[in-house]
Amino acid sequence: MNDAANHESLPGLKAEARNLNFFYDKFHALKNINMPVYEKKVTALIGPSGCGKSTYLRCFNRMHDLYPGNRYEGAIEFHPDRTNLLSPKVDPIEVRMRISMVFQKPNPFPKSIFENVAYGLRVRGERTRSVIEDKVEMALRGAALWDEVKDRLKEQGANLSGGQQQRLCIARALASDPELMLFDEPTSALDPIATASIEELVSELKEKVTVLIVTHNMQQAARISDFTAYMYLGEMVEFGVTDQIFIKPQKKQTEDYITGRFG
Ligand SMILES: Nc1ncnc2c1ncn2[C@@H]1O[C@H](COP(=O)(O)OP(=O)(O)OP(=O)(O)O)[C@@H](O)[C@H]1O
Repeated sequence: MNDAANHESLPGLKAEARNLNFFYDKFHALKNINMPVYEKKVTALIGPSGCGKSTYLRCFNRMHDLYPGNRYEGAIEFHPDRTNLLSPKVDPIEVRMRISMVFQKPNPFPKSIFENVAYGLRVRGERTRSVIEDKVEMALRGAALWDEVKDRLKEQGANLSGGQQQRLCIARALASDPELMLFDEPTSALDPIATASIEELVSELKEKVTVLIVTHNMQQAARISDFTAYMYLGEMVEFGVTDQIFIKPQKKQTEDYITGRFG
């Protein structure tokens, strides 16, 4: 961790990986990762293809549980209650109520725009129409999509453009008031204009929520994140304040990657 990351003015912790290891059966994909995730900040995960960024991100919402043979060791402590997200005693469904995820390719449900956003609320048992309507509007506003869709809420989500679909997925993720939002390369399937609007949105989201984002794009990490982690071959090589990682990395490996000499 670099000096700035040890600075006393650091924000509060939202989560912390502690000696985290992850195995796809016999393949040791994450090696002893220790990393803080600061509250209401954007943290970017960068590194060459195959270094383990998505694998790490997916530990936070226990997505690996879906496949037998996958195994976690260590902990991801989630604050303020210090729940170990990886404990077998913790229900992954409960985890996913607090931590939502937006994927690389927009994946709206085959439902109306309204129902896409209302879905999580209904699953949680919300039945009051006016509450659902208010929350759907708030989430669509939060995802900077309301003005574009307010007169077409009954249309299928799939009718929207790629960038709008991704904002719909962000609204869906926001509707259930998550504490942490995970983004796995959310702009890689989008054009530059849609990318810019998602980047702006992610930067605004941190007023309400903590964000952890995987990106291939170093400029994107530099533009939108407060903290950056550089990973290589399943290890956390360096973590620190984004400006420092990009301007004055502590490790040569990080510098070689940032400057394009490697990767
Ligand atoms: N389901 C799986 N079973 C076995 N190995 C896997 C599986 N998924 C990923 N891996 C391996 O784990 C390592 C990390 O993969 P991961 O997808 O996390 O990397 P990444 O940094 O997100 O890469 P990219 O930037 O290309 O998406 C790679 O060696 C990959 O081949």
